[in-house]
Amino acid sequence: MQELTLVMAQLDPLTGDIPGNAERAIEAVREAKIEHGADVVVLPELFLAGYPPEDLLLRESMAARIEQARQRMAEKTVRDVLVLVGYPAERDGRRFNMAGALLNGEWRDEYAKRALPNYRVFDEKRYFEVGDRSCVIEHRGIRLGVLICEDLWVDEPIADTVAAGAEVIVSLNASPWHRGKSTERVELFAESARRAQCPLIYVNQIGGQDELVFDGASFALDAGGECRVQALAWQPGLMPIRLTRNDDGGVDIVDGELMPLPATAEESLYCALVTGVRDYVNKSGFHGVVLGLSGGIDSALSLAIAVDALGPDRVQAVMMPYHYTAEISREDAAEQARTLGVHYEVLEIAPMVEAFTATLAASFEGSAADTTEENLQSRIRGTLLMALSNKKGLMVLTTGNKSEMAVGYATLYGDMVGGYNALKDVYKTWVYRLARWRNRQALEEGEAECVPARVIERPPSAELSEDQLDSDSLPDYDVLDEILERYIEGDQSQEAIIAAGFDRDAVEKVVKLVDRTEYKRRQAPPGVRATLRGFGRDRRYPIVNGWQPGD
Ligand SMILES: Nc1ncnc2c1ncn2[C@@H]1O[C@H](COP(=O)(O)OP(=O)(O)OC[C@H]2O[C@@H]([n+]3cccc(C(=O)O)c3)[C@H](O)[C@@H]2O)[C@@H](O)[C@H]1O
Ligand SMILES: Nc1ncnc2c1ncn2[C@@H]1O[C@H](COP(=O)(O)OP(=O)(O)OP(=O)(O)O)[C@@H](O)[C@H]1O
Ligand SMILES: NC(=O)CC[C@H](N)C(=O)O
Repeated sequence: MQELTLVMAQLDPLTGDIPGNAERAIEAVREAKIEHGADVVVLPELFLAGYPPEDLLLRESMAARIEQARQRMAEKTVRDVLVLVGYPAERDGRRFNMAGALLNGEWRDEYAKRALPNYRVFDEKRYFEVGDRSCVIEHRGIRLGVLICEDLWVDEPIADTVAAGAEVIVSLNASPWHRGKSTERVELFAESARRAQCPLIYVNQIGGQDELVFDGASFALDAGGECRVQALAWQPGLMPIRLTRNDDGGVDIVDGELMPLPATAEESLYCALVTGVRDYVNKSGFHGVVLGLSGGIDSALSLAIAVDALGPDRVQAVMMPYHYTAEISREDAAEQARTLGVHYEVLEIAPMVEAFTATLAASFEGSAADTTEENLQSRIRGTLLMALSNKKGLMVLTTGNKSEMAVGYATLYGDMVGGYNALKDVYKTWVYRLARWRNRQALEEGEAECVPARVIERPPSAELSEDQLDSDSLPDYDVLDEILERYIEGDQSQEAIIAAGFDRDAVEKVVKLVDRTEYKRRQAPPGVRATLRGFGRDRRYPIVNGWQPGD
């Protein structure tokens, strides 16, 4: 009987570490053979370079480094296993997004990706040329059709590959996650499998790369579009699939493990944020992170994410109170730090505010107090955090959420200092949802809530002046977030949002703030992309522009 074991290697490459990624691939194939008796091992798209390698692809030595890595794989990879792995390759002076087939020390075949995504965060046409043929590889009597990621999102490559004799579609992917992506994939590919009447195996990258997070969640669908094997999301690992020839001459996927996927949107998003922070910090080589803990919900949630990503020993929290800091803010910050077991210190900023104020007194004579004085407090806190970062090798975790980043409610060189931001693409209403979800998880595990109820229930305040509340100058967050979502994710015009029933003054104010503060977002630290329109490569507006809002 014709049958084989194919192992999906859902791995996390380090972008640019080509020799390291080759070793990761060699080790994964060895483990797949020993643990699962693999006949075929499939690794993700561009695995040897890591995805996306961006302009590293333009470095002169890239092609030579990839060839050395392929050579190393040919020498060191265990025998009797067909390996499908992605890498960038130059052939006849043209660069392709390639999948190579290695067996018993020889590279047997190559497939160049045909559909190059060039929208949202993708710009593959900047780097690659389009492949011009399908690729079917027969192994142990079963014909595997090789495709790469975007190839699956358009019709032609699948149809061509089946027409060329493929009995099973095997796709190498680097498909970044955003809210709702998993459902989108499953629905699309179930339909593709049914249309092609052929099983479909989908192997995805895992881990964080700058702003992008890859969820993995690799799977195998049968010819009817049913999921027969499902790997975990947000965890690396090897997942075996058994393929056998059936009595009708087709190929079946023998039922394998169906690992559970995150049960709620909150769980998916939280895992994405933890993955993004963990990989950014670890892959950049930091000992850990330091963050300002204000007693407010954004820093409380950021702290919980940091602890889940790195462990409490690698996280330091600093409360930096001033005259406007409420007593309950001090108490709540201390309680969070105690609950999560992180190093905690209190640094009073009054002496520094006084010193700055005294130095500026003559220059400011005759001017009323305004946001200048508020921003000074924020900048002093930022300076202290950066000093701790420099001295201790800890990266500053920035805490501003998407609602604030959208309207520019953050101080340049103040609370915007830092290396990475978990909440950059998380609206304030989602910050609340995540905090409640994380608390429920803690309670289910018999632990204390990591965001105290009082922090969730208090009206949000920047505490930069007397009795200040966020709602003094902004619509309530549920209204603000809906306006922002329509304007940013939905690309709706100001007038369309007003026509949908929102207050004209509120919409005009919000749109004006968003448009006016592009300069801040361009100077903001990177952070996890969690929506279809993160404030990174997904949304590119000119800073200097004369566009008038309206239709
Ligand atoms: N187009 C442009 N291109 C480049 N730079 C530009 C610019 N326009 C202004 N600037 C510069 O930016 C400065 C203004 O920005 P910045 O100094 O940040 O200050 P600004 O935006 O005026 O004030 C900070 C705002 O954030 C709020 N805030 C601060 C801290 C925390 C929170 C919170 O809710 O968590 C809220 C605060 O209430 C206030 O509304 C200008 O003085 C100028 O130097
Ligand atoms: N007293 C403080 N001690 C330490 N850090 C502070 C303090 N005040 C502000 N910060 C830092 O600046 C960030 C912005 O805080 P701010 O209180 O102005 O607004 P926020 O967006 O409501 O954030 P949070 O919900 O965390 O309070 C905080 O998340 C925190 O990292
Ligand atoms: N690497 C790719 O080709 C990714 C594009 C694809 N549409 C995705 O997001 O999954």
